[in-house]
Amino acid sequence: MKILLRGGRVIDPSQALDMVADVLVSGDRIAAIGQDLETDRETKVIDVGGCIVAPGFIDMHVHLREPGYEQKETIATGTRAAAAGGFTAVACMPNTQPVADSPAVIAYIREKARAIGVVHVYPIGALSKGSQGEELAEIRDLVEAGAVALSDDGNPVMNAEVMRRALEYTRLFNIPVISHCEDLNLAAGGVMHEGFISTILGLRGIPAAAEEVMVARDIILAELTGGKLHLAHLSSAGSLRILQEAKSRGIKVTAEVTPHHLCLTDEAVEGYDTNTKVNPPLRSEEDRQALEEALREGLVDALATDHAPHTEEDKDVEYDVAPFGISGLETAIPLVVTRLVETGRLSWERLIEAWSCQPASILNIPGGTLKEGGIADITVIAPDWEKEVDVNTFYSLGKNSPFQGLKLKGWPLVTIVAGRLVMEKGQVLL
Ligand SMILES: NC(=O)N[C@@H](CC(=O)O)C(=O)O
Ligand SMILES: [Zn+2]
Repeated sequence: MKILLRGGRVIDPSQALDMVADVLVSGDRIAAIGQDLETDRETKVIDVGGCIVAPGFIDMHVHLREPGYEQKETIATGTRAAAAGGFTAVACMPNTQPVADSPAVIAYIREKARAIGVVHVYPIGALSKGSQGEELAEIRDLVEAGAVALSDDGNPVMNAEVMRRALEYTRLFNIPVISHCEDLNLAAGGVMHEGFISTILGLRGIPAAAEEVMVARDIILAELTGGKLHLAHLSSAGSLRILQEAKSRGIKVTAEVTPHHLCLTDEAVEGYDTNTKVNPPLRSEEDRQALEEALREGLVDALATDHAPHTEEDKDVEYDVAPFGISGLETAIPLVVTRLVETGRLSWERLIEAWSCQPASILNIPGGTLKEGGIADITVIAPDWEKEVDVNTFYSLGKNSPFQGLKLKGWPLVTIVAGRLVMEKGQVLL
């Protein structure tokens, strides 16, 4: 099977490439990039004139929910949502039931993904047993089973000594520890950003400091141990100041930001829509602008959705008791393209670097490049394709999006995974 993507703007930051060209895929590989490439009768030709052709987007922070919460999402539905959203690979968080703290759960996810998934799936192992934050998981076994990183995401690691040992021990395997930075005592059961709006709404607030003190702590521990630290879903300007200082001193730390923290603020909570309830919470406009600038300048390395699907029953309750999370995979790319790229606040090159090259490099997984001879994982985006978000068309079981009805541009047009056409014009083909 051959596929020719004809006449797109090919942008590959890994090779400093930005030109109008054809991309030829043969088998599971990138066969050639060039002008007016020849085709034969078996070649499927897709006209991508006016579109952006990029190395496959990798979402390094996704909750697939399987095993255990199959009513929220499964590996089958979550990987289809990823393909529909323009992603060729996802890394999935271990807060399943059972928690992915054993080689058996990691193996289960990998096997299921291989059998019925439509994008590459890289499991992240739990850092501590049951993600309880007390006792380290069997890290070597998890890595041998295929875990690409360790995290207790969903829960912070409150015990600093446990975090220290995780950062120390993972050095042996050269994998990152992904930290969900939240001091639970400071968060104190809050449900939204602590500020003027939480006071008006009468909702308990989570101060930005709940994140910032843990960012500082983990950076100090990364410096102490020399371990690789990755900070998940940063939400506050204060976290970025600490990150800036750490990077300027050469500490091994990377960070990600989500589309919802870049596109919304705590004002979105005003209608008490539980789809705006997310952890960390949507913060102030000042924080939002700082995140945008940090992404643009590369202080924040990567974009990630933190795709956190929940059922309608889960979310159809009072704001106080609703679970945290936004179903993000199927709106992520057009949100960032519409709000940041089309408005000239983020370059295509930086977008692709942050959502393809950097996740591949941070997790040390294949992808993030269109080099000839490499695996053909490709994302094509149509900058001028405009349509409204409709959660009813989501492949994800999680319809929990605060962006329902929003008109966006820049939808993903084609997703190719290891040479297989898995999505075209929004339709998943497998
Ligand atoms: N982000 C969220 O609001 N929720 C995530 C957990 C997490 O990433 O912290 C979830 O698993 O639902
Ligand atoms: Zn988290």
